[in-house]
Amino acid sequence: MTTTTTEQPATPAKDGAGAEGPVFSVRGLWKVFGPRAGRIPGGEYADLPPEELRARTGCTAAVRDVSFDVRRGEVFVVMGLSGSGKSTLVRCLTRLIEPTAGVVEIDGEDVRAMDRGRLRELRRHRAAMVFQHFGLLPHRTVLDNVAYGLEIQGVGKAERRARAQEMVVKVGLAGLEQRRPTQLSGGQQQRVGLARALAVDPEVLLFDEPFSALDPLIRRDMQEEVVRLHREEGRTMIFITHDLSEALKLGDRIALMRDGAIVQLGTPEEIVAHPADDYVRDFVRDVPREQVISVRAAMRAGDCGGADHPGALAPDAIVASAIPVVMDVGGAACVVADGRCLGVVDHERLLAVVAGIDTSTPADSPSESPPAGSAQAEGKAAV
Ligand SMILES: Nc1ncnc2c1ncn2[C@@H]1O[C@H](COP(=O)(O)OP(=O)(O)OP(=O)(O)O)[C@@H](O)[C@H]1O
Repeated sequence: MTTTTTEQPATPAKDGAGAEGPVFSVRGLWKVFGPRAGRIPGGEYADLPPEELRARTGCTAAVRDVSFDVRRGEVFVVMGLSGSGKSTLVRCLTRLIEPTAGVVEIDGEDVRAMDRGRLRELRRHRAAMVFQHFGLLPHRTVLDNVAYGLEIQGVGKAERRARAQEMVVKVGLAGLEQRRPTQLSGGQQQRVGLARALAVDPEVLLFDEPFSALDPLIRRDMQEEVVRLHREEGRTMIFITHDLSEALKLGDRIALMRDGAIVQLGTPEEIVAHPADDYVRDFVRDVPREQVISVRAAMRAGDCGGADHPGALAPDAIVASAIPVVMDVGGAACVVADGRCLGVVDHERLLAVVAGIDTSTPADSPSESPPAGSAQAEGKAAV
């Protein structure tokens, strides 16, 4: 293991003046595995379906002409079935896998142009990865495992122990500092990995299916932990999962992948309420819509005509929470923001959401969605 002195990243501070614009910006990204991969992007084979591409060239386009931005402070979920390209895409962001073509920028800096030193700094300071198997060091205590990332950064012993201790408390492991990884449950081990990634205070946390090996209850605990940490810190997170309910629960926005391409990118509500094609529609078919779709999307034009605002629903409340309110009011309930009536919802509108009947009006357009990382966006899907 090499020990380096603490590098001073020339990165805009998380909350600093330079912190405008997206964190990651990706344009026309390709990763092709196979012989002479470079001929595929933009070439005569670029549009072939995966099977045919493999048969004719021996190549697999794991990531296929993908473009997106990751906004500052959002939880950006990359979702798709096994083999759709999620891991390859996220590894291309820090060049753990070398892209074949396209542009990847972090804070406006060209990642593909980075030399080895700069790349190392990117992975250590700016975009820390939390893996499914955390690779905890078995002979070290919890505290020393958490401090490990700081140690390879060259942070002094007293400081790294203090910071590690802080992170141990943050992820709910206080009292277990001196245990070894084998003396911890799976969920606790995940927390150690999370604390280790947090300890280096990265600008972005990248999670590669971190919870897929956990049993459902512990998994739910960990998901709630991530939501809590995100709410407290507002740190940008990129989260890979093949689990739709996890994506809906955690994501401010979700990129849904199929065969290396992004078939839809949107908020959970946009994806569930307005699937881009039959593939996405099929994917979200079993989602309880009332747990994802907001009152804002369900309401119709109207005014309660007074200052009482019966029901007084917030526009970002989910439909499930509006049902008892409408029952209680015994008629249309008012949707209110800043003391102003935005519209009304009634039994019919709520039932239409549950039944999957599209009643959208221009007022429900996706541009109305709350900004990522806002308090509203924290009203994430409850599935
Ligand atoms: N080193 C490699 N060489 C050849 N093909 C690869 C390589 N790595 C990945 N692939 C292929 O690229 C495609 C995307 O793989 P990737 O691991 O990114 O998918 P994934 O969505 O993360 O899948 P999973 O959920 O199973 O981890 C798959 O068809 C896979 O077989």
